[in-house]
Amino acid sequence: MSVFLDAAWGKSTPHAPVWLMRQAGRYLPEYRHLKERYGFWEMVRTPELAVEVTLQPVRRFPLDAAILFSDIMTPLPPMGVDIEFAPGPVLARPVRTGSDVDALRVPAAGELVPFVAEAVRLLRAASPVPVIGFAGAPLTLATYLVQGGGSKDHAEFRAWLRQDPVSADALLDKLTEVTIRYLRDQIDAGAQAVQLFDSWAGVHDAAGYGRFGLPHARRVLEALGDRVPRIYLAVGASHLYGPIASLPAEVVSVDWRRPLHECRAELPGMALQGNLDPGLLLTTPELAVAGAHEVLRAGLGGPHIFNLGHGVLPGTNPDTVARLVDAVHEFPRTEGDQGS
Ligand SMILES: Cc1c2[nH]c(c1CCC(=O)O)Cc1[nH]c(c(CCC(=O)O)c1C)Cc1[nH]c(c(CCC(=O)O)c1C)Cc1[nH]c(c(C)c1CCC(=O)O)C2
Repeated sequence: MSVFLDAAWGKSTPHAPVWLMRQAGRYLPEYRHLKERYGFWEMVRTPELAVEVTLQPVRRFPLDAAILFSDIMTPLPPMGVDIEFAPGPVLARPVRTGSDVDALRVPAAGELVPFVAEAVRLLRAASPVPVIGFAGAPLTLATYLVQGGGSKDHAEFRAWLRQDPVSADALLDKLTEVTIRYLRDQIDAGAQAVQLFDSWAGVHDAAGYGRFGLPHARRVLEALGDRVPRIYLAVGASHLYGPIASLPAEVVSVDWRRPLHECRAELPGMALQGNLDPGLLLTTPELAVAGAHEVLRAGLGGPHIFNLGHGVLPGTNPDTVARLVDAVHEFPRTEGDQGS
């Protein structure tokens, strides 16, 4: 068995398993080297390249899980949306009107992104550790589709939801269906856990999240069943832990803004993933390790998967990541500490 899967299923483990969001990417010289030859979409759409990039951090560090190299935007071009990366996603034509929503296609499961299923199959054969599949949650995907790209707090998107709730519901319904198909494809191909990234859930108040986010995240997670552990991530969303605690997910991934023992009290019965501030990885290995020890101590008292509170930043030194991963593995979790 694997410490990662054990912790994700809520079992106690001798040490916290560790993987890092954005563990593959620009902070690794071997990624930048490949990126000189291939575009981002090209790497995502070529299974052999996606597998290679996925395994780069796994070869370098003794990580406990591999997350498929892809993007939350991957299932959107087959819906008819034109997306480029600069380096964040930019849409040539944002979705704004009812007829923009009507024009979006909902491709059948096998036709959606066959290259992703193929990458997962190859990865399962090649990876020494469990493979995590992932998708964007409908509300977060809609944020990019309507806003057209990144933004500080997506005020235009929040306005659009309130001004045109009929189109919003239609858009979220289509995205929910596509997300279910996309994740099922990955599980069928061998993904051993899935993470639903609701990265922008936190910009909404409880009413907005309850109306436009929660029901769709619930439908996606419910449709998957408990074949593999389901991880739900929301950033800047501790005001939403009440509703999030009601989701059918085995694990919640929390950001760095609050200590894990406080989060645990508000997310009863769920394993926690997180939550070192990714900014600490830009300091010294000593400060990063001290921060990790604090996180690990706060994580005792229940199942814990060590991760960052959000993705690895491009300026991170890989040597600091190496020290961090070792420090997590060396930190013992004794039986009585784990609450289960
Ligand atoms: C919001 C979001 C996106 N993509 C993703 C999210 C959810 C996670 C989060 O909240 O950050 C998810 C994602 N994107 C990527 C992965 C790969 C797996 C991994 O975590 O290692 C994963 C899980 C690769 C990527 N996705 C992207 C890159 C950088 C592309 C490059 O310049 O090489 C990578 C490695 C591009 C991308 N894609 C997206 C953004 C905002 C950006 C640019 C900003 C950045 O680089 O951090 C959308």
